[in-house]
Amino acid sequence: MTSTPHQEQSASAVVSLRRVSRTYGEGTGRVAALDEVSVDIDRGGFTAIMGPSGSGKSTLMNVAAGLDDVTSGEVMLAGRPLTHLDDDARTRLRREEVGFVFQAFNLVPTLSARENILLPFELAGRQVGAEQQRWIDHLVLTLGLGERIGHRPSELSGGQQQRVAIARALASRPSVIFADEPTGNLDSRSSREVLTLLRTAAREYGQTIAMVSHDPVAASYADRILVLADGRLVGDHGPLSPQQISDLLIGFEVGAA
Ligand SMILES: Nc1ncnc2c1ncn2[C@@H]1O[C@H](COP(=O)(O)OP(=O)(O)OP(=O)(O)O)[C@@H](O)[C@H]1O
Repeated sequence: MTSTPHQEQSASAVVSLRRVSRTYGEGTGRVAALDEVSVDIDRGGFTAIMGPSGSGKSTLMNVAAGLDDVTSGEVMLAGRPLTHLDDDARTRLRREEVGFVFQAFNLVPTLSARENILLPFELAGRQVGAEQQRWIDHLVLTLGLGERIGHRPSELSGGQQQRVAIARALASRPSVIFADEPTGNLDSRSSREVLTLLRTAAREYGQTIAMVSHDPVAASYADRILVLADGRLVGDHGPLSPQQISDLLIGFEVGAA
């Protein structure tokens, strides 16, 4: 793991940013959402991306996933130079290598839980093989969705909907899952369940997860905590308690106010 500019990409990196900047606007309205950020996200890690509002967390996630262009610098995703691919190639790479979990769950309301989980395969025009089906059955069981699998999102609780979204993200075993405030809409019990699931996915299945969060409790489930302030990477820590994370953030929150 490294956050040092100029260093070579580590062999186990799934996502690598090298001196990535992303600016919006022109002249006096110019905002550097990301300012020369270099970081590797290694295989099998559960990384929390934290920082005050406007510090660049969503921008980091969007450029790392190829949803947004960089202004300068390089992004490697699953060994491919994202910054050099055209839109079609980038979309394909994203479909093959990236899973997403959002605060708003983003499930298709007219589809059942099962159909939502299988949707990425359908969109990518991929068949679900026997081994994949066993994996999906295992996920559905482990995530406690067995009895709810034929239900539509509106018939599920928030926590159950987020578990469907996590099953959908895990189903194709993507190189990396980006989770954007995945517990933002959940009560504390459902949040704990979802965060435990994400941690288990990293520890037991070797699933790489990068999670944007404001919440020190959520970030305490991660094994690495990156801190952004004003578009720069200002902290790179191992696992910390919620209190330690709050203490860490206080200086930056005050600075950003
Ligand atoms: N499309 C855009 N056009 C102009 N400015 C933008 C755009 N997207 C982001 N910004 C600016 O870039 C900076 C970083 O935004 P970003 O959304 O990445 O921050 P964030 O840390 O995710 O914030 P939050 O925690 O509030 O979601 C902010 O100053 C924001 O106003």
